[in-house]
Amino acid sequence: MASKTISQANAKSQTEVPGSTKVEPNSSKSSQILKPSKLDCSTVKKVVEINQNVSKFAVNGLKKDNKSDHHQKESFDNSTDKVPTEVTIPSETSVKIPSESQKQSSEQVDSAENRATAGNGNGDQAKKSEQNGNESFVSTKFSDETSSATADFVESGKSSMCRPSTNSDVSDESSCSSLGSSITKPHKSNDSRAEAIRKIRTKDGVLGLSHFRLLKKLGCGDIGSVYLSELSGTKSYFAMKVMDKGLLASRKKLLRAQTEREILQCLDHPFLPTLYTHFETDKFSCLVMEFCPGGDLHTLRQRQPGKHFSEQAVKFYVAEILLALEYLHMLGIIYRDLKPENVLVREDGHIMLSDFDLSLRCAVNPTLIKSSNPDPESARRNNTAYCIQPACIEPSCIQPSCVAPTTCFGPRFFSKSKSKERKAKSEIGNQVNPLPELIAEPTDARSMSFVGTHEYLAPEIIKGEGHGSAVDWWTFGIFMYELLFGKTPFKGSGNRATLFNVVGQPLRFPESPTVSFAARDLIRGLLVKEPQHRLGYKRGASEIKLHPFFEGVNWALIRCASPPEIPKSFDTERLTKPAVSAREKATSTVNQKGSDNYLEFDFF
Ligand SMILES: Nc1ncnc2c1ncn2[C@@H]1O[C@H](COP(=O)(O)OP(=O)(O)OP(=O)(O)O)[C@@H](O)[C@H]1O
Repeated sequence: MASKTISQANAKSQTEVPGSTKVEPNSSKSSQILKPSKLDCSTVKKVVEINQNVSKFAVNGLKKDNKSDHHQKESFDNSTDKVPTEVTIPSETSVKIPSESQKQSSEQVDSAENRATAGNGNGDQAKKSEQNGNESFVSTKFSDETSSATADFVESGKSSMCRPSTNSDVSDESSCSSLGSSITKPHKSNDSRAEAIRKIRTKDGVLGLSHFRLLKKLGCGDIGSVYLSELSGTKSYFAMKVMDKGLLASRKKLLRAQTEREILQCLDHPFLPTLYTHFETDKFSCLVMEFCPGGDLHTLRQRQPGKHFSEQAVKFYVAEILLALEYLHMLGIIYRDLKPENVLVREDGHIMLSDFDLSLRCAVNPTLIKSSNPDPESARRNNTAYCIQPACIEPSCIQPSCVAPTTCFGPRFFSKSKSKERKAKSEIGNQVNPLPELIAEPTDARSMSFVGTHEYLAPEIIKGEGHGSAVDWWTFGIFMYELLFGKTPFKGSGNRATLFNVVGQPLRFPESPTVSFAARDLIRGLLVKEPQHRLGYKRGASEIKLHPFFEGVNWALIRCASPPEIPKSFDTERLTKPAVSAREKATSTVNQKGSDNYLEFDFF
């Protein structure tokens, strides 16, 4: 059974679905027009860097939830519905836009289901065409991560994979962006792969497909194929996503490809992909990214005893995902497609969240929640300084990090004389007191698009009520549930039943495996059907980090923590041996002809 990627503008509906909790109409949610971002990428990066340097150990009291556990054993289905099937180009179908007058739950889910399966509807295209003016693709011969190609793009829905994402998205999302500007990736400046690319570029002037050897097809997505590639003669390996520009244009997916590229260009975070370079040929658009040899978390989960991870492992993976989502939110990106299939495992066992073509870009408007300065005039004067602070810089977040027994902080705060210690304490006090509490995540952003993966779709997306960054906290809850229990909580016998369950069925936990109260409590907080009552709705990731499930997590140093599993070393040598001469022959033959259509050969 395959769920589909949906993409379409939703009409606002306030119909109550039987079995679900009624959601009060919220005027701010209906169709907020996103304003241009007030922060550019580099500013937000500073915010994130500051944030990453702040350990947060504070644990507030356990969030009380009066709901009792409903232990109900559900059938355990690890069947083939997630195994990717061959990619097919979906035919264009018309999109059914739900009527304002819908009154029945079945109609609501019907509508959602239709939207889910419509995928590439003409409605999308019409709207996209309207938005974009024309559909021509302006080919740029070469660009790298510090520049972006100019092009007019149109997109449409995605389909074709088992449990694929749903996308019926349109216009409201890319109206503003903080991602267009060129940025550098300071965390990658010493990366040997970046260095190898720099060398070739210095030597040859440009970098293109001919500089790479495609060794193995790693997988196939809706908008392109991903190949393990070597920058010839350098032993530097990359994952290269190759997209056929003609196909993208004919399937109206240029906008999605552009969105993904622009987002990748902006990222510089340990748990997000590094885009080393990007170039185009006449026929292909290529993204050269970091290669993750460990496969994806879905595959890894299938290999676990009982097909679920231990709670310790889950804590590790979800903590890293939480940091990745927090970073994305601070950049004004709502991810929208979290699922184990999109979480790849790096060589060192840490994770990398991939696949950004369904992401929503929106305004980042840091909001001062609580000023530390009672004088409003002074607060106003200092406002610019406040704006570069990330969410939840509170005394309780900072203080405990100073007493954490880490090698970073230990000597500084524990090895001093009493007077120095006092001075250190007063310095800490000075750091803490002036800091206001503010939120930089786009908690107010709203999109009316219908995107995601059926089992992971948030109720507000299904109901077409408009959604914001809280959808990522819903999917985060489903993700955590699936890693712990080996299945998602609302899966039905088909996509339609799944959508019904998401909207109307209460959350239940299986009797086994046994998981802690804290884990279940966190999931309950995240899987609240009304987004405004969901954990993370008000203060983003910082609110979730404080949950007792994460007690003891050293957020700032998690990248140094030992992962639950380290992938076997990837034998790239083997890949470059016997069969490669034929591949090389084919490649070089075609390259000599000055064409890049060698990718049409079935090498693998
Ligand atoms: N950096 C990477 N390292 C290793 N494998 C990768 C990498 N990026 C992608 N892959 C593999 O290639 C496959 C296709 O990836 P891609 O991002 O194109 O599509 P997708 O994740 O299936 O989703 P979509 O259809 O939304 O684009 C993935 O399923 C994954 O197995």
